[in-house]
Amino acid sequence: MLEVLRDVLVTPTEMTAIDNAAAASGIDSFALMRSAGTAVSAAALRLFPEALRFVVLCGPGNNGGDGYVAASALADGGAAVAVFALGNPEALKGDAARAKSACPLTVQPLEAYEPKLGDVVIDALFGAGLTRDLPAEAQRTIARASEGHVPVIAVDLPSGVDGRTGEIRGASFAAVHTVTFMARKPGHLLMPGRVRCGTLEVFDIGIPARLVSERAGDLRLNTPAAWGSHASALDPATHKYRRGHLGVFSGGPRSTGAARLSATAGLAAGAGLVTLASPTEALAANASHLTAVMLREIHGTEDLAAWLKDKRVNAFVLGPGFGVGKKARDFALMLCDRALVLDADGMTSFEKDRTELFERAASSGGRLVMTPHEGEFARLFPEIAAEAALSKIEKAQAAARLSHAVVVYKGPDTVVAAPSGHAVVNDNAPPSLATAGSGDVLAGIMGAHLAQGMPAFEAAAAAVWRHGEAGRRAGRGMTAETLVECIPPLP
Ligand SMILES: NC(=O)C1=CN([C@@H]2O[C@H](COP(=O)(O)OP(=O)(O)OC[C@H]3O[C@@H](n4cnc5c(N)ncnc54)[C@H](OP(=O)(O)O)[C@@H]3O)[C@@H](O)[C@H]2O)[C@@H](O)CC1
Ligand SMILES: Nc1ncnc2c1ncn2[C@@H]1O[C@H](COP(=O)(O)OP(=O)(O)O)[C@@H](O)[C@H]1O
Ligand SMILES: [K+]
Repeated sequence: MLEVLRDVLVTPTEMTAIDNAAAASGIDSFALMRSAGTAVSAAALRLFPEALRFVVLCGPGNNGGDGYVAASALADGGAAVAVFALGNPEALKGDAARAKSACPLTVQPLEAYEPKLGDVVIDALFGAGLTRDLPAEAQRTIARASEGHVPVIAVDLPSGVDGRTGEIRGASFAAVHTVTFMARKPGHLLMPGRVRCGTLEVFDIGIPARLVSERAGDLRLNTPAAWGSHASALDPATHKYRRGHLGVFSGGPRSTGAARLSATAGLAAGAGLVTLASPTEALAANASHLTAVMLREIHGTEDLAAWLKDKRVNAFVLGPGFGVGKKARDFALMLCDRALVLDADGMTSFEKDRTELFERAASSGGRLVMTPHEGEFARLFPEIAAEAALSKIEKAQAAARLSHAVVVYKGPDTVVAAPSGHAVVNDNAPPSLATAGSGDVLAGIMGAHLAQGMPAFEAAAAAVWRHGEAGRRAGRGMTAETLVECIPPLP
């Protein structure tokens, strides 16, 4: 993979534009296909030297063309190879037709394929060109290969995975390895496509990086490259107020734990000071559990207005365990011209009346981050959630545009989107993060970044990444408490 394209994500439409630009610049498109198919054959031999037979399944487009190249290369190398085609191979066009005519092997119809022990399938049925559900014939072949437990290497994408959305179109192969070209596609990262890819190899087939970057949009993988320049090292002359003061709002006496998790995480993630703002009746419960986190009584809007005069308290987390209702709405509206992470109950409180929040976010110049999981997203953005054709990335981008906030659409494949359309997709979060209180920890880390002065998008993306790393360090038996102890330093 080209180093400069390591974090770039390219949609299938952008990839088509890149192919066209490569052809227009004089690059031989058949040479690209040869390079792609040869990379697949090399991966097959590297991963399965013990295979008794390579079975190459070729589709009606250029993905199939890559398959014919791979089949020829494997046969040239002395491997046993069988080729099966979907549709009439004589109807192939362009480079794929050329690849087929250069392939010395007999081509059988797809339905004739019977999996055998020792087979390794090379799936070249559909790649970036998949635009509708797989034909029934392809779905039946997938079922047979899966029943036969045949390992599959996918060309570009496992057939059936939509490269734009990661959704499964009818059925899909579950590959052990996928070889894609030049850059990752959203379907390699978004669920459920991600788990169907197996290990992912991004192979440089020779399109100049400039042609790729110029046509790639504003979509990246979430790595420190996306926000590292905002994560400055500690100045030896710093003091705690310079590291920011985070305020976290506690719920009532029976639901104080969530906010304490956010507060503790905020302190561990680098806020200089953290104050837990507690209603009167929860002060005792909170006081008995806090040490380094400070405690302040904030009962109603008057208390909050008085506290907000202290401009050193420069970021807030509102929502974890707070309770749904008018108090949450009033507090959020008072806070959204500052830096605010609005999580959990904080968002749900605006389910029936979000206009004022979004207008304030647009006009205040504050830094508002909202962190919905799937259920909260559907509550706050029902019309966007209902758009079945949109990918998770496109939904997060639409929600960010509508709300004028940075939207962190959580899950195994968390997407962080800014109102500008800029977005990152996260891939370092282990499934053990699906544990009670894990989202509260994430909100606290985000709050710490905002308190330290990071812009909202970078604060959110960096928090999602650190949360994922913390999850890896904490291991499978983690709880939200042990997760806090494992938050790594900012790189
Ligand atoms: N990027 C690059 O530079 C390079 C890319 N390369 C390779 O090219 C691949 C993309 O090729 P591709 O555009 O021909 O698309 P592909 O996935 O083969 O589909 C074929 C056609 O099938 C059709 N069709 C779609 N869905 C269908 C369905 N459900 N059931 C039935 N038919 C369906 C649809 O045509 P339609 O019927 O809509 O006219 C579609 O166009 C890419 O994945 C990579 O492997 C390499 O060669 C190296 C250079
Ligand atoms: N299967 C998964 N793989 C990786 N991360 C996950 C998975 N499920 C949830 N997460 C992450 O764990 C956190 C859970 O947050 P949330 O749903 O708000 O839970 P809670 O309210 O219990 O804290 C989110 O950051 C989410 O992205
Ligand atoms: K494929």
